[in-house]
Amino acid sequence: MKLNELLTYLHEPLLKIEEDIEITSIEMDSRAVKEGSLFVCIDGYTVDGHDYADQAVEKGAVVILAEKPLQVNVPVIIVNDTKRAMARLADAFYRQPTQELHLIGVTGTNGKTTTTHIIEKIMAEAHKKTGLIGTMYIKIGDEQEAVQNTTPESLTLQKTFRKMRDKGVTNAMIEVSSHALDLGRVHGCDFDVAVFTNLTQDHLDYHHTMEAYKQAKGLLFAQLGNNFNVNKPKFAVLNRDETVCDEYIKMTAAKVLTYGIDHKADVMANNITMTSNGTTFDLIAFGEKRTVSVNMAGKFSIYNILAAACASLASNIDLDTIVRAIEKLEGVRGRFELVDGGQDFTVIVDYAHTPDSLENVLLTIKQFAKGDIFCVVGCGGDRDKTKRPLMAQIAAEHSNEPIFTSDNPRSEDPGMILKDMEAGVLNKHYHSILSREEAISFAIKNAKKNDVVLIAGKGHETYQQIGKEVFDFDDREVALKAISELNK
Ligand SMILES: CC(=O)N[C@H]1[C@@H](OP(=O)(O)OP(=O)(O)OC[C@H]2O[C@@H](n3ccc(=O)[nH]c3=O)[C@H](O)[C@@H]2O)O[C@H](CO)[C@@H](O)[C@@H]1O[C@H](C)C(=O)N[C@@H](C)C(=O)N[C@H](CCC(=O)O)C(=O)O
Ligand SMILES: Nc1ncnc2c1ncn2[C@@H]1O[C@H](COP(=O)(O)OP(=O)(O)OP(=O)(O)O)[C@@H](O)[C@H]1O
Ligand SMILES: N[C@H](CCC[C@H](N)C(=O)O)C(=O)O
Ligand SMILES: [Mg+2]
Repeated sequence: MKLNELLTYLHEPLLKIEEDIEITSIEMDSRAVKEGSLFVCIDGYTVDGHDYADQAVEKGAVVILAEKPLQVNVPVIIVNDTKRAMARLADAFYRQPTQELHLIGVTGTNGKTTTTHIIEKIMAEAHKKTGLIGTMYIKIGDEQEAVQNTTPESLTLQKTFRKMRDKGVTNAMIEVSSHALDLGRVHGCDFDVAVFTNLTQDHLDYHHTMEAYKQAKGLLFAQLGNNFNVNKPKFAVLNRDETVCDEYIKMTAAKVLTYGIDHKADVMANNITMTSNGTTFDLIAFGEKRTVSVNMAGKFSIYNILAAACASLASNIDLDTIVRAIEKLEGVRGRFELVDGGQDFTVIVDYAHTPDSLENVLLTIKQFAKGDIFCVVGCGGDRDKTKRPLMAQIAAEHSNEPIFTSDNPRSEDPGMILKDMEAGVLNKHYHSILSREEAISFAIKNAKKNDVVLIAGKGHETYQQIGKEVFDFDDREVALKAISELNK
């Protein structure tokens, strides 16, 4: 694509480059630059991309996008915010793929991965070709690619959306993290439906206050419909039972649809009953009622189902198709996943890594547990430190045998993370076992018939990051190994 054409998408008054250069790719990492690349300098959290402009030019960059003047022998385009400018350029370079997709974005502290997967199943039931981007992977049809972030940066996003279109995808769903909204990773995405799950504490290391965190999530609704294709109708799908709902309603210019359990909403669940193999409830959508049985436990799961149903109705999927899909749901990997090695007690691996999710999962387990509850839990390093004592407190309050251990300590001292957790449970009974493998083994060795062992925090993850090293580690495999050793 020619540079001057690309630059029109920045809407920068007076911006003009004399020479019309052919741009072969846009890169934000100097190491990926090729002949003809446009290199974007990003002042990151670790290093400043402006310091790599020379290296980019040496590797063939023909133009640099920067936030300050640079001494290089190629044109330098200066903008106030290179991340957001990059997002616009990426959207243009990949020929505005989200305008050709029905795009659903899901934000909220908990439930994004689960909700996007439920929507994916509903879309598949409606014979749509789907693409999904989130914590676990990028998934196009049945093909999966690994991801580093829940919401990748804009270059990867737009390239992926174009790839989806090339493979015939019509309906895409994406988890939109608060970091992504704050950092402009989804700037340039033309969302059709924006979904909100809930807002509880997490990521205060990044946002510092709940107010800032709330505002960051609100951007998905505030910006909905600001982009490009004004002819496509836009819907904000909001959780009526969350106190922040009214604020997000005020922020958005889009049509609002609500879902809820405790308050009256467009899409609701009534008469929720837990059964031995799941939950039954009346799904009431715009006055129409269907009684549904799902293979998922807990009120929080019903919220995710309602969010997905509401988003699908906003996408013109009919209620019967939605009901058929949700009755076939089998749950999402690492979310309330049962581990069965033939033992006479229940083992559950779950991705609860926030105070609210841990509490929800433990309260759900309490509803059916016939014996004691063991809770193996740790907190990630280089993440919100203030959630550590809270998670420990919740584990101690709602389980009989809380076992604190390591999650992904990353650059932090695992022993110090345990100390932060222990500070939340003075005068209460608990165990602290630094090695996650030993902690899981301890729980499994000590569990008796009808007890429940919850292994929380890492869900689908197949690694453990300690320092800079990443080891193979899968809670489910470690649990199965411990179970297999029980009768030896
Ligand atoms: C705080 C944060 O979001 N950091 C993200 C950021 O990294 P960074 O700012 O440290 O980047 P940096 O290393 O300083 O590099 C700055 C620039 O210099 C460039 N560079 C660097 C070296 C070089 O030799 N040449 C060069 O050009 C880099 O390519 C980059 O453009 O940009 C990276 C590339 O896009 C991200 O992978 C990285 O996410 C890190 C891994 C991360 O842990 N992020 C978390 C906090 C996060 O974003 N989480 C959310 C929410 C999770 C959830 O709740 O679900 C998520 O969406 O994942
Ligand atoms: N609607 C919900 N409300 C509260 N807790 C939930 C909800 N849905 C799921 N959870 C809990 O949160 C955990 C993570 O769920 P999920 O992976 O769907 O959330 P997420 O928002 O994608 O998380 P992440 O921020 O890591 O991407 C689950 O394992 C479960 O314990
Ligand atoms: N998306 C979340 C995942 C946390 C998972 C937990 N296992 C940890 O490593 O802290 C985060 O990056 O904060
Ligand atoms: Mg997720």
